[in-house]
Amino acid sequence: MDAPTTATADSGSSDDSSGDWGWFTPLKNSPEEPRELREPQKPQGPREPQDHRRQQPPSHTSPTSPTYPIDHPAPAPRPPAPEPTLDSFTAAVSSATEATPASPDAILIRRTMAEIEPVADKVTSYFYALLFLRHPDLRVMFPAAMDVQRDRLFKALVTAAKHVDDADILTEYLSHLGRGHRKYGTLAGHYPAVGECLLGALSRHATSSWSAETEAAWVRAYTAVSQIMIDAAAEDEAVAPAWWQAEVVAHELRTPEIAVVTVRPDQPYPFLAGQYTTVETPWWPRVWRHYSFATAPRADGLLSFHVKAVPAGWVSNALVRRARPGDVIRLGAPGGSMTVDHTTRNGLLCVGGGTGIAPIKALVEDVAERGIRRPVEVFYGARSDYDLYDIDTMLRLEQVHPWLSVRPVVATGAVRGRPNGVSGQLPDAVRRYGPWREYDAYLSGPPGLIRSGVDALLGVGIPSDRIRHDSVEELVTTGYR
Ligand SMILES: NC(=O)C1=CN([C@@H]2O[C@H](COP(=O)(O)OP(=O)(O)OC[C@H]3O[C@@H](n4cnc5c(N)ncnc54)[C@H](O)[C@@H]3O)[C@@H](O)[C@H]2O)C=CC1
Repeated sequence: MDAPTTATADSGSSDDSSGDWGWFTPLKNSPEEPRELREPQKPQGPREPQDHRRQQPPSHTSPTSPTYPIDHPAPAPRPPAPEPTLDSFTAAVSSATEATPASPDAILIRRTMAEIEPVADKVTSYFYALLFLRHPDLRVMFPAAMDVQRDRLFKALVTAAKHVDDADILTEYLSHLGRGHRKYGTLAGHYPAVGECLLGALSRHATSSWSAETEAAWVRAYTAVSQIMIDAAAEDEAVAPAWWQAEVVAHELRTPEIAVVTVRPDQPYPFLAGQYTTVETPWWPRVWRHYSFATAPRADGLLSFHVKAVPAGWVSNALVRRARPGDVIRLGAPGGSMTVDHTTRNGLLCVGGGTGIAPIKALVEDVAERGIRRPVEVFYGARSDYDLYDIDTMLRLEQVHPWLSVRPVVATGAVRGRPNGVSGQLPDAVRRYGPWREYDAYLSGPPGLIRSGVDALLGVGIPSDRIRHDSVEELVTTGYR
């Protein structure tokens, strides 16, 4: 399940409501364990890579999903809306649930959650085994190896159901999720199947707290959740494709592990600087990974990504070592709210670590295009001088724009030939300079950097609502691999 990946350091609000649309068929009894589930199923290995250059829509395309040949009239571009994140959603919900009395359904649902939490892995495995056993036709919608997917789908479903009292945040979060599911070929008719298996897995493992009342509460919650997702997907279908095909037009190896990959989408791709997309390669069908756009939107419509091949990273290794001009990848919808706030004249303090510099570069270009002079201070961190693969581009931008300052920071050794280079950790470098009170902060890089970077930024006086960064939870889950 596709959780959004950008967060501010702040959280949202909440309200109370739930819905019951009555189409979800509750299980009358707790399901008996099918015989096939008594032995845990081994995940299948990845399938043989397929070449789908200039491909037909993939086989898991839903019958009603639109296909978009190159000459298809483009849907009206929809300005991407910042969306909530799992992080902010969870934070908001936690504070809200502390402040407001929980509804009877929420109490029952939380009881189930408390009981299954220590065995979450088992519940997840059981859920998928049940789903694929009862509905083998759905298996094709999921990746061959379920490692990442296993965590994401079940966590998101359960998180959403658990917090069903908090209508505003929930609706925004689930709407994003519903839109994101279009690229998997998810249809309204799939939701009851998933719901029944979800209840099957919960009732099987929450034996102490499960009752007819509990089941009814879960049915109401799941029905509300799925209806929001279905409605959002249906609305989105009118204005945007489920995915874009994009042809690789340039592939530049900056180091043996890092490539800048440039693609041409088959139709206009509206997004904002600082956002990310999801990418599927032809070699690993249904395995989607997040990458940020490395430029602001360009007049020629091309999109660039900075990809680092990481150990066991299927998508990243394919993009770095295998992709070549002419290959066609698929892109999901843009997401994320690490975008420039153009309503203020505050300066921008941008901290980018490793390939996390990609969206920072996009933000700089965005400020440049506005033509409004705002101080932009970039701290570009890498493990060593050798790893500063994009420093020349950043310094070229600095030469052109007098309001821009770029400071390379390396964790080990020194920065050769750059008088303003800093040795040490990025958060320490930020603390050393300033003052930063008049700045908005943008933070992008590995999860450890995000965590320590937020602490440093708060410490130098930037309030949490002016700190934007990719979601740590999502970075950890997907590893941007
Ligand atoms: N490719 C993309 O479009 C994007 C990638 N990312 C993420 O950026 C990361 C890039 O990975 P690499 O290039 O291998 O980065 P890396 O591991 O080489 O680290 C880059 C910088 O972050 C610092 N750093 C790392 N951990 C830290 C910690 N715990 N505290 C303080 N500083 C820390 C390092 O010292 C270095 O300066 C990945 O996690 C990726 O998910 C984030 C946004 C966009």
